[in-house]
Amino acid sequence: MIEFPKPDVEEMLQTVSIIDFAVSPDEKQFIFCTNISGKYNLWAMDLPNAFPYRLTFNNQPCHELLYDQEGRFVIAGFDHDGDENTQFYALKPHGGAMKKVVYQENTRNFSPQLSSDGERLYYSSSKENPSYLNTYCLQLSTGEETTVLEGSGGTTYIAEVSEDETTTLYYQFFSNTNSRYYARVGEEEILLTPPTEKEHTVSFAVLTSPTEVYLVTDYEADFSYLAKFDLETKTFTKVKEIPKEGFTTLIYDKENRILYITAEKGVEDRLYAYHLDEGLWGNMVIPCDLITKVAVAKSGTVYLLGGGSVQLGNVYKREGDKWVQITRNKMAGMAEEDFVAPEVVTYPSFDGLEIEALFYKAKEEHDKGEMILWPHGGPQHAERKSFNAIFQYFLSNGYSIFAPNFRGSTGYGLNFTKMVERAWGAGPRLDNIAALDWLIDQGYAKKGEIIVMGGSYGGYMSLLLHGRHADYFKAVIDVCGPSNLFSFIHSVPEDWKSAMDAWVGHPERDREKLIEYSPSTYIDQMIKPMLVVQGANDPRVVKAESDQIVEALKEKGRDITYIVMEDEGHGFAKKENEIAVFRQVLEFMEKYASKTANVH
Ligand SMILES: CSCC[C@H](NC=O)C(=O)N[C@@H](C)C(=O)N[C@@H](CO)C(=O)O
Repeated sequence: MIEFPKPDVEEMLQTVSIIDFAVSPDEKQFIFCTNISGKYNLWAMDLPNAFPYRLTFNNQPCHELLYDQEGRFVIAGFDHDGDENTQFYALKPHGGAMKKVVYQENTRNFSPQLSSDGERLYYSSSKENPSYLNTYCLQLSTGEETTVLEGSGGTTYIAEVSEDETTTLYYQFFSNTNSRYYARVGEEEILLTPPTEKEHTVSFAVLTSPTEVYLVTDYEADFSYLAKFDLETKTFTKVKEIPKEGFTTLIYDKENRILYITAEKGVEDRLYAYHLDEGLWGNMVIPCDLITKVAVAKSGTVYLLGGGSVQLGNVYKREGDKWVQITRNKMAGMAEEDFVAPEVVTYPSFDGLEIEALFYKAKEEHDKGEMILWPHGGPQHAERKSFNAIFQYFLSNGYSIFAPNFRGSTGYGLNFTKMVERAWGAGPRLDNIAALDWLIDQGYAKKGEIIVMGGSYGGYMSLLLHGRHADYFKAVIDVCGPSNLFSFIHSVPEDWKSAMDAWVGHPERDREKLIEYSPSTYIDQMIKPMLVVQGANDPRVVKAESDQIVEALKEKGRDITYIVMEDEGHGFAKKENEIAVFRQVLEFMEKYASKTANVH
C-alpha cells in the first residue's frame, strides 16, 4: 500500500467557512455564504445535496440574508471590503444581476424585515440619524419610503413586524450590557420588561401571537432566561431558566408552535425546544460545539449551521430525531485527529476569581515549547470552541496557545461581563497576567519567552501587556487593536458613540483611568519586537490607532513591522490576505523562536 505524507501545515490555512444560510420556503433551495472560492460570495444548492452554484460575484461576505415568503427573491446585505456600510440588494434565487434596494454611500443599514406579502422592506439606517438610527418602510415596487421609528436616547433597531404590520418589535441599545425591547401596537409603545433603573439586557424577542411575545432577558438575573410578555394584560412572566447558562436567540416555528432556544454554557452552545401549548421543554442534542444559526422552514423543519474546535462549520437538517448534514465542508486529506482540540481549564486570578480558558497544546511531534497567549477580542465576547484555522496552523508549527476568558467575557453571566466596563486595562489585564503565572508555575512556559498575540480588544491587550509587563514576552503581535483609548472613543462609528461612556469611559470624568489603560502611555516600556496588522477600511478600530503606535515606536528605533491590508476591515474576509498575513506572522515568530528544548 502506498504511504502518503502527512498533510502539509500550509494546508491548515486553506480551510473555508460558511457564515450564513437561508432555506427557501418550499425547501427546494438553500443559499449560503461561503469563501469556498477564496472570497465570500453567495452560493446555492438545489436540495437535497446537489452541486453548488454561485449566485454573487461581488466577493463580499453577506451580512443579512432572507427569502421573500413566497421564495420569489432574496434580500442580502453587503458592505465593501470591510467598511461595514452595509447596503441591501435583491436578487433572484437562481442568480443574475443584483438590484440595489437600499443603497446610499457611507450609510450603515441594519435588520431588514420583509412584509409577509414581500411588498415592503423595513430596515434601520444611519442615513438621517447617524447616532441613534431611524427605521424606514420601503415600498419595493415604487421606492416610496416612510419613516416608522425615530431612534433617540439609544441606538434603535427594528426587530420584527407582525403579519398584519400593526405590531412592531424594536430595541434600544445603550451598551452591550444594557438594552430594552419595546412593542409598538398601533400608537402604543409597550416596554417588554418591568421598569427598573437596574441595567440589564433584552437580547431577543419574538411575536408568537398578536398578543404574546417571548423574550430573552437577564432582567433581575445574572444569566439570561426565557420570559413571556402579554401585550393585552401587560404582564411579564419568567418562563424558563437554566443555572449557569445564558439563553441567546429564539427561533419560532409557527406551524407547530415550538420555540427553539439557543444557549451558551461557557465555551459551548446548547439548543432547546419549547412547545408553547403543552409547556413541554426538551434538550436537543446538537452535532457541533457551537451554533452559528438556526432557521425553521415554513414546514417546521429545523436547519442548523454549526461547528466546533476540530470541526468545520456545516449546515444540518433535522430529520426525525437525527441531524442530516447537508453541506460537505471538510478539509480534504485531514481528519479531526489531525487538529488539536483545546482542553478547558480554570485558574485562579489575582483576587481569587476563577477564570476559564481554552488551552491548545501542540502535539508532541510538533511541540517546540513555544507558548502564545491569545487574549480574545470584544472584549465582551469569549474564546469558545470554534474552528480556528490560524490556531491549527500555529499548533502544527509547534506553538501552544492559551486563550483565557478574562473578566468581561460573555458566557459567565452579566456581572462577569460587566467587569471590563470602564476598566479596560484593570482586572482583565491582571487576569491575563495570572494566566501567564499559572502557565509558568505549571512548567508550560518560561517568563520572557512568551509570545502575546490578539485581534481587536485582544490587540489592545497585547499592546497593553507589552507596555506594562514586557518582561514576560519575547515578541508581540497586534491585529487592529486600539492603542489610545481617547482617540479610540472619538473614532468609532457614530452609532457606537453613545455607548462609549458605559463601555470604555468618559474622556473627562475618567481621564486618569483612560491614561492608565491606554497602551500609548507605555511606549517607553515597549521594547520587544512587534508586528502590527491593520485593515485600511476598519471602521471600529480605525487605521490611525495602529499608525500612531507604529509611528511612536519607529521614532524610538524599535523593531517593528507594520502590515496594512488595503481591502480589509476589522479582520480578514479574503483568504489570500489571511494566508499572506499569517505566513508573515509565523515567519516573525520563528525569528524569535527559543530554539530550546521543551520546558515541560
Ligand atoms: C459600544 S457599541 C457596540 C459594541 C459592539 N457591540 C456588539 O457587537 C461590540 O462589542 N463590538 C465588538 C465586537 C468590537 O468590535 N470590539 C472591538 C472594539 O473594542 C474590538 O477591538 O474588540
